[in-house]
Amino acid sequence: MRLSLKQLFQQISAVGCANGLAGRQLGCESAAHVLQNSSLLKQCRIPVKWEAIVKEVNSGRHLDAMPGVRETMRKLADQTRETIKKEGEVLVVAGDHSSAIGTWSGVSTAMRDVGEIGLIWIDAHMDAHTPATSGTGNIHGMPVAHLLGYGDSHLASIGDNFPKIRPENLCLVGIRSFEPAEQQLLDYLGVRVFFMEEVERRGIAEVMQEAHHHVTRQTSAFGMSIDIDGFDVADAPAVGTPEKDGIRADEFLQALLRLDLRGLIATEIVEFLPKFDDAHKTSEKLVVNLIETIYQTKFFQTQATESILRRAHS
Ligand SMILES: NC(=[NH2+])NCCC[C@H](N)C(=O)O
Repeated sequence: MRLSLKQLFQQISAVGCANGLAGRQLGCESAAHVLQNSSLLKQCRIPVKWEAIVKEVNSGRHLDAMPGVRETMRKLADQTRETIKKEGEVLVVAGDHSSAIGTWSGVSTAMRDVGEIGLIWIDAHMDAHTPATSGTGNIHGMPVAHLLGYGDSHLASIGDNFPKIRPENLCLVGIRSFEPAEQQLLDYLGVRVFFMEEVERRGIAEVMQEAHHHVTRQTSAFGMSIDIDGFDVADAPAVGTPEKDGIRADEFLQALLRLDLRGLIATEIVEFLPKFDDAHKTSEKLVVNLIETIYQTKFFQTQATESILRRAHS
């Protein structure tokens, strides 16, 4: 049997972002470096090739972080766009969730000529504030609004002036903490939100199938933005804004095995705050498990599809 180069050197290209100033607690800026040096990640069955680690620009905290966040997100968008153009896919390991503005601006503008992208947003929070509605001023609570084209005009126009995600191509999963203004915006735009109550009632596997259908039905590729505070605190203790009764990690990992990941163009994993991890490195293990499960599944599905097609045409 002949293997293509891509099959022999199966690996995932990663971009790190060492950002944390837009979060409630400092510390997740070290997540990308911790993962880069993680012996658990080095043992991962899918080798991770680090393309770059974006450093954050510091202009202060809360709303004073804005000028710095704009700069950092422009750099992150450039890196993710370049990696998509070169490798066709990217894994982003970032700190606080303001990273999503950079990540998905990069992915979306890389794909501008091809088509719209869909996004599954795994999170305890809606992250749909604008600077005008946020009570805390923490920009990690605002990426969804900016990707939809609202809020700070600089953040909303990174890469180009179009919204990076259309409301009909976005799904939020695991939500259990939000303020009224966030819900009003998402309701108004018709964004599909799977609250934690629905996840509990239907099971995460069924919810993920529906979310997948929703974000792929009219797009050319889809991504996943995974905030590890979406998971239960028992499975992801190392986060800055924990909310109880989250998604069970083992059920989520099982659900991933049954999703069609062939169209997955990018994954972003955020809000891991290493200094809060326990002695067993429970949260770090979760991040590694997510990477391994997602990319083993994706590569298996892609290869199997290729060999079926090759046989059919030989
Ligand atoms: N990415 C996060 N952890 N977001 C939490 C946001 C919490 C709260 N809604 C706020 O705006 O401050």
